[in-house]
Amino acid sequence: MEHFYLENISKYQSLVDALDPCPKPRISQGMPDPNMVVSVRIRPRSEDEPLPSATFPRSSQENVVDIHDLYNHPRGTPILRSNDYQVDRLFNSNSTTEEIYENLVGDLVPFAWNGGIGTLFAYGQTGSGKTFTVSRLEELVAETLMKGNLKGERDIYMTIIDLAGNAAFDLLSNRGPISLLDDSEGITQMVGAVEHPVLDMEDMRALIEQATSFRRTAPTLKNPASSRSHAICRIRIRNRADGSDGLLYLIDLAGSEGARDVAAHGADRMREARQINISLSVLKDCIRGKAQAQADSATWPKREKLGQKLPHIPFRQSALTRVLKHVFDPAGARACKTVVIACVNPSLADVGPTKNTLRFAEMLRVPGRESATTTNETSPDAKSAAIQWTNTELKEWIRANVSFEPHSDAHYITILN
Ligand SMILES: Nc1ncnc2c1ncn2[C@@H]1O[C@H](COP(=O)(O)OP(=O)(O)OP(=O)(O)O)[C@@H](O)[C@H]1O
Repeated sequence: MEHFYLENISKYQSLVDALDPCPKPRISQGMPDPNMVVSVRIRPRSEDEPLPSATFPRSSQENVVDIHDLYNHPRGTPILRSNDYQVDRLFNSNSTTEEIYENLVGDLVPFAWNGGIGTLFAYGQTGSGKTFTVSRLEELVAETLMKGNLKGERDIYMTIIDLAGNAAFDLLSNRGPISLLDDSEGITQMVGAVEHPVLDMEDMRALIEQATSFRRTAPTLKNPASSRSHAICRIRIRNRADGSDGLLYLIDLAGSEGARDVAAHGADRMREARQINISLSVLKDCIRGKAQAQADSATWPKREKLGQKLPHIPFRQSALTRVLKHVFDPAGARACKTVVIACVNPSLADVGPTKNTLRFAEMLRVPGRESATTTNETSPDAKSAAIQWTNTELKEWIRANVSFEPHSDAHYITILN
């Protein structure tokens, strides 16, 4: 395929240049949920990449990205096939990790400091910039925590583990094995993982560096230093005044590779890739389920009276989501904020995986209502804005988001109004 793209670079450029610079705008799907933000980061194209960029942030509409692929038409000249994707925040190839921290991730720190659970996931194809992004974000989080500008006395503890399939390892104890066991309350404990107290910036930096050096890596076609496991950095922030704690998770997910990339590496790598893809699929269902549950939260008292159950979120189906039970459990009472950064490589050579990543990012979004009031960005005590849907709005939402037609007014009024 790469050969076909290389042969047709000038054809591709002329087709892209002839495109309408202001295509038909995407219909807004309403205000994003401030507690669940899905973003995309487009990394710069590397200098040795021979193919042009196929990933274009749309200048006429915020947070929309166009992907133009060249299709090898069997009975004619190559044609352009275009797709567009919308997310809550888009960071282009000039954006720095500092900007991403300022605009997207920084809020998670005071939120966890005040007792909430803040989670960041970096998702994307291998070589798309996940580790590049998360490792700098970890340093910026550490600087904020250690600068002393946040109010109150806290003790800070750090654990960094690595999940490969169902096996887990402590990256701060020479990659010693740890067991994931459920306690009597059904909470998955990381037995054997050491929680390190952190006193200053130097402590934190040393722990992050130690973990990076122990991360299990094996080369893939796309990235010679590819990480084949999910790295979970957990920072527990204990309030000295009342003993309560907040949690911050920074998660560098294993690279999602296409079958074409792993085929060259044999059966073990194929099995490993399959396991990674399954855990990413369960994660998608959990993030989406959680976002849906948050969007529906205002209607729960009424639903419970009608004898309805909390939505099912399949967090037990993978080791990654079991460890993150309190992020995903619909019965969990703790306030959560989640940020996803979908990382993409803009090159035409990677256009297939890039489309998969952007499709994945879009699937995580559960749009809210246009006029929904945002919650207090930093306080976990803030209650979600009460989302009161009219029946017409609800039917419009169903039409735009699911494949079947809403049937009767009465049905929706009973459940959601
Ligand atoms: N925003 C960026 N600016 C400059 N270089 C970048 C950027 N993002 C990624 N890179 C470079 O691209 C290469 C691959 O990045 P990285 O290792 O972070 O990918 P990854 O998605 O974590 O891959 P894997 O899943 O295989 O671990 C690295 O050499 C990294 O320095």
